[in-house]
Amino acid sequence: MPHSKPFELGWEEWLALPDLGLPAIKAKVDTGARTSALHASVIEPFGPADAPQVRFLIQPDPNNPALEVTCSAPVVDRRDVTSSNGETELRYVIQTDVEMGGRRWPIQLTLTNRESMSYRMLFGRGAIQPDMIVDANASFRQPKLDFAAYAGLPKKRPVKRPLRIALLTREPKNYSSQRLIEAAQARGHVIEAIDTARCYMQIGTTHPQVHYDGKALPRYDAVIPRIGAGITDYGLAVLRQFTNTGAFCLNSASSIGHSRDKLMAHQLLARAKIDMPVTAFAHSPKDTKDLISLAGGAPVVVKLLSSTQGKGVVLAETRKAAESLTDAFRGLDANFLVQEFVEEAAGTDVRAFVIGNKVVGAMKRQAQKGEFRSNLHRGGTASTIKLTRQERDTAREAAKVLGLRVAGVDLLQTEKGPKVLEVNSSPGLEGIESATSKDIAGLIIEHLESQVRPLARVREPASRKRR
Ligand SMILES: Nc1ncnc2c1ncn2[C@@H]1O[C@H](COP(=O)(O)OP(=O)(O)OP(=O)(O)O)[C@@H](O)[C@H]1O
Ligand SMILES: [Mg+2]
Ligand SMILES: [Mg+2]
Repeated sequence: MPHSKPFELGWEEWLALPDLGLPAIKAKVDTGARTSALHASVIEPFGPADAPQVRFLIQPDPNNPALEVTCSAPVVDRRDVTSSNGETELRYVIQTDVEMGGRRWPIQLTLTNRESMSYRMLFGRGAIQPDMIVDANASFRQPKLDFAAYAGLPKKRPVKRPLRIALLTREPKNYSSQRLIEAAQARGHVIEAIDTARCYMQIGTTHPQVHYDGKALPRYDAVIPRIGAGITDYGLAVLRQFTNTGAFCLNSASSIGHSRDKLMAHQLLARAKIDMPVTAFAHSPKDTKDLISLAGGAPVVVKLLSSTQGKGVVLAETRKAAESLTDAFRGLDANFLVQEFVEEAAGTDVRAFVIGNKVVGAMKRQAQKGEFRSNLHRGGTASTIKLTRQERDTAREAAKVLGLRVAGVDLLQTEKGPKVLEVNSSPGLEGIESATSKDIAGLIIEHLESQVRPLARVREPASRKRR
């Protein structure tokens, strides 16, 4: 056997646990303990019985309690562990890689929240490899690390850990929901469909929670909101409450609210100089004539502000028709806008699917014969399309102006470049995935992974607060 210099450990050493997102931990080497232990708090199991996970918080720097990292890992075992003070405790056991002195190898760790540990980790003999030697009289025989390594997170490298995700939807069985659930599970995450309308909550300054079916929901790492137009206001209140619990929301309540309010959305887009069809709004019925003129005169498109799937979108070909339509909507107390009819679009529009700051797919939708609305729900057909740079930039910019991380931007293609019709905050996946043959659901989950912060300050239950 070739002889090489032994790998020496002092009685204390710096190490990294990269898969947990912990670039620097100071550990005490303890050959008297078999298994290594990590000092964690708020240790919460989650996930299905056949693939259990555990999530916990670590304060890696004993002198800086504000530095708190959320970790999660698959549970490999639960084990009774007797600690040095003689107490036996049933602990979760996880397996993860350790990095020290240029070496990386898997070790098992138990999780414990004993208050008295001055080192965040005990490095037991089970983690010591056969060619390693412990020098009980020396400290740090391996290179030292620094807690400053936490300052660069998460930009340097996204932390991959199993996430606990809530899919906020009233339709868990529809295509989009099923695809998101599939994509999240395929990446090792735990995802639960939560019915928006069944969530209830108590608003208070401490302990924000969302209740469901008689119980408080657990703390989620992330929430994917799919809030239907019928429940926008309540859905956004639920989403704000999830935000208060510390969960990351893929689209924020305020950006969803802004995009749902067509008046607001058009004003924000206009301010950012994003082109759209000439659009006019009014409140009083006295101004109908002038309103139609402001939109450029007939033909005009009249849209209910709360429209989706093209249901409240009507083409008025003559001024007379536009006036009677406007008066009819007024009589119903409905909010609407009047818009220039972009005839050259000829019953087609473009849906650009934006994730993060990128257009990940686009489709052209063609209306049925005799119909100007190209919505798939109105019988339109879709095919994949390559966008021009200007169209891509417009779509990305529109999503950004509204603050949406995931958006379906609808554009009309014209001689003078793209005109934005609207920006959808819960865009459907079926049309775009079948038109483009792309795994859009997977891209959404990937983006979510990159956005969930590994560093989190989480309010703990009051009983654990003092330490
Ligand atoms: N100003 C316009 N000029 C020409 N066509 C238009 C105009 N506005 C809307 N359309 C057509 O009508 C369709 C529906 O309009 P819009 O997207 O504004 O309504 P919606 O009901 O919110 O639909 P969605 O389901 O996409 O949210 C568009 O996809 C487009 O094909
Ligand atoms: Mg819409
Ligand atoms: Mg539309």
